Amino acid sequence: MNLNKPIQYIKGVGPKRAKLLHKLGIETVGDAIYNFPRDYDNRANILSINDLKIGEKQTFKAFIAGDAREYKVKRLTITKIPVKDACGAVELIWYNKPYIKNNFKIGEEYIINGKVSYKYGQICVDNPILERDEKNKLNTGRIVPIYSLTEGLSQNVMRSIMYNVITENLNDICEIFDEEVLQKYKLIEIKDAIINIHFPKDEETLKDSRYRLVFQELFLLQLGLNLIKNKFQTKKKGIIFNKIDLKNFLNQLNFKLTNAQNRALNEILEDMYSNKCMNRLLQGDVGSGKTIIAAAAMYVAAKNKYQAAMMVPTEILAKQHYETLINLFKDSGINVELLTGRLSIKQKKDLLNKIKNGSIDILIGTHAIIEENVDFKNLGFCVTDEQHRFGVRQRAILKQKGKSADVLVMTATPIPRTLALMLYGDLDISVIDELPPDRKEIATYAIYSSLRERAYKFAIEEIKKGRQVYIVCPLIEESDVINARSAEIVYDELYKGIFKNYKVGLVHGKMPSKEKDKVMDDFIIGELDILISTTVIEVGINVPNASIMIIENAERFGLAQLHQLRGRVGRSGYQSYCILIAYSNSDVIKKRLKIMTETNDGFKIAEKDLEIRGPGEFFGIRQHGLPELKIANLFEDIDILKKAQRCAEDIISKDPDLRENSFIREELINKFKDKLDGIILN
Ligand SMILES: Nc1ncnc2c1ncn2[C@@H]1O[C@H](COP(=O)(O)OP(=O)(O)OP(=O)(O)O)[C@@H](O)[C@H]1O
Repeated sequence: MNLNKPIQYIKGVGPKRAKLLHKLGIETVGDAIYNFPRDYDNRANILSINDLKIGEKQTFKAFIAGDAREYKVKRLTITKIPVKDACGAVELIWYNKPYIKNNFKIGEEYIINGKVSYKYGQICVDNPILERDEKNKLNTGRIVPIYSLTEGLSQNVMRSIMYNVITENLNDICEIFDEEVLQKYKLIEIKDAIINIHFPKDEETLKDSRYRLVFQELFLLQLGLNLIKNKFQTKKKGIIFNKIDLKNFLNQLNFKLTNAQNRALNEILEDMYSNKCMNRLLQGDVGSGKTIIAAAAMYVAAKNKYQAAMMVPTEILAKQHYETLINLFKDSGINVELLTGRLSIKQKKDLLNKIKNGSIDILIGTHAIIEENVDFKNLGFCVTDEQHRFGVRQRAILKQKGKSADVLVMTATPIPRTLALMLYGDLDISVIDELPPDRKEIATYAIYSSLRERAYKFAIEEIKKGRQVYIVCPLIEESDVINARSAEIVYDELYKGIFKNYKVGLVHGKMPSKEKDKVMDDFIIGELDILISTTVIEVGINVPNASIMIIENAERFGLAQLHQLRGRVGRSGYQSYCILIAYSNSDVIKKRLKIMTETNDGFKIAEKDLEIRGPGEFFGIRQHGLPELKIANLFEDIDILKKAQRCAEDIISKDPDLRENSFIREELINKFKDKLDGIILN
């Protein structure tokens, strides 16, 4: 296989174009082959001139019927060339391309594509695309691929490069499936799929090619994940916890669980009270009340004399959960501790001893929990909060610290079912699809930066009513400072300026932990009116009295992230507001922010995010340490995923080390490369 050959050496590329291709992420022949078109234009339907419709982009066949004529209108050079077929005539028109006239000879026949118009009593096509009626026509007379481009690279050039790459290297693309699999899953051969995804013969073949490539992509992903899971998973039966009466525990709350919370809790308890080894995903939109459900489950584990651990992505969140739990368990004899990276050596040593000798019942912490030196006496229940921040591997490591520990994974990110199935193929899913009854929709407004002042004044009105305000700024690099407002700059400007009569705090990731804690604590207890921060407050932070979220440079955030940030308000019965301040008013940005103003539904937002950013960029995929998806669509390809899963399971069950499936093995190593820390097949 020679797919690692640098792209520069492909016919028609060379060093200059190679640089442009690098910008598109295409370094090697293999990258180019898997650089699938972003769209297609069907120019296959070849009409006669008689049938052309004015105003539409169409394709027709005609011959050059006369000499080119050239006109000069001010600085514009207009070139016109007449073409004809048996039924009629069309005028082809180019602007400022005087050299074009040398490309064509009278009598030559072409396939022509372009938008048809009617001007000066004549059917015309402006800036048409012409190609000889040859076998290898790439730009018209066929379904034409549309690639992502970069400045300096045209579609036509890109197409011819792609065509050369594919035809020159087709023999190096290897078929990973045997005949039996191909037949069973009705897959076309990989070489056919590659040619036809780029240069489809017809719609049908394009569909088959896409199916084949989506199948392969999801198959490899699933296979990789299965191998990791098998490596970490003990097939043992789970712990059977004794039933615990939760009445008193739940009665101490100043609210009643929603129906959805009750349902989720019952599903979790059912697993815990049975011999099933629980592997459950608890999914619920921001503010839906997942923490209390996890707390109840940990309470059951602790009352059964098992230890429970909860791993969360940030120190701030760890501390918040710790405090919530201390409060919930204050009269229950359950010992809760906090483990983060900030303890002194002595404190840590003490804590590790207590974890080991069992004097700690519930441990909350950041990923410090999965460090090697953390040994539990009898870990029976693990929770990971905000799973999308952790890799598949980290979840597995935590679980391994116990013996057949039950696992609960919590996420606020509305994961499309396909991704959930892929990442948590072995997980059952509970959904909290209902917010507590007192919640009001968060009123969201997107404004241009010139109206900032008004947003701040509005915030002051809310502060006067007793509420609190978040102002979030994007995380920025030094070099970026001119373009985005950093938390520090905004803080400096505001606490001396418009908010000078109010108490303003600043928190960002680079502050010493103690300072960070102090500011957060002050905000939580209402000592501060306004908290200016980076996205350190993004996940999980719960300050019900805060009702205004102002996001600076909102254009810099993904929609899913904006939704998470917005979820920091609207966590009580107060009417809450989110104001998105944009420093650019491009159409794309307007469109994205409009989605935020139109819906509070995390699932809808995730779906839109996927549409806008494409599957590769979609949250989670990279964070999970998975190879990027090039073609599969997480919302639409669920049926193919199921088949690919079946196929992966089949193959692993017969050939766990992929010794007999060496092509699959090689492709898998190639795809996952270092992404999974050499976990597979080592
Ligand atoms: N049934 C309920 N009725 C009223 N309030 C509730 C209910 N359940 C939870 N809450 C409160 O709602 C707030 C949000 O709950 P919690 O922090 O558990 O949300 P979450 O699902 O973890 O959200 P996020 O993903 O944003 O962290 C908390 O103040 C919690 O006490």
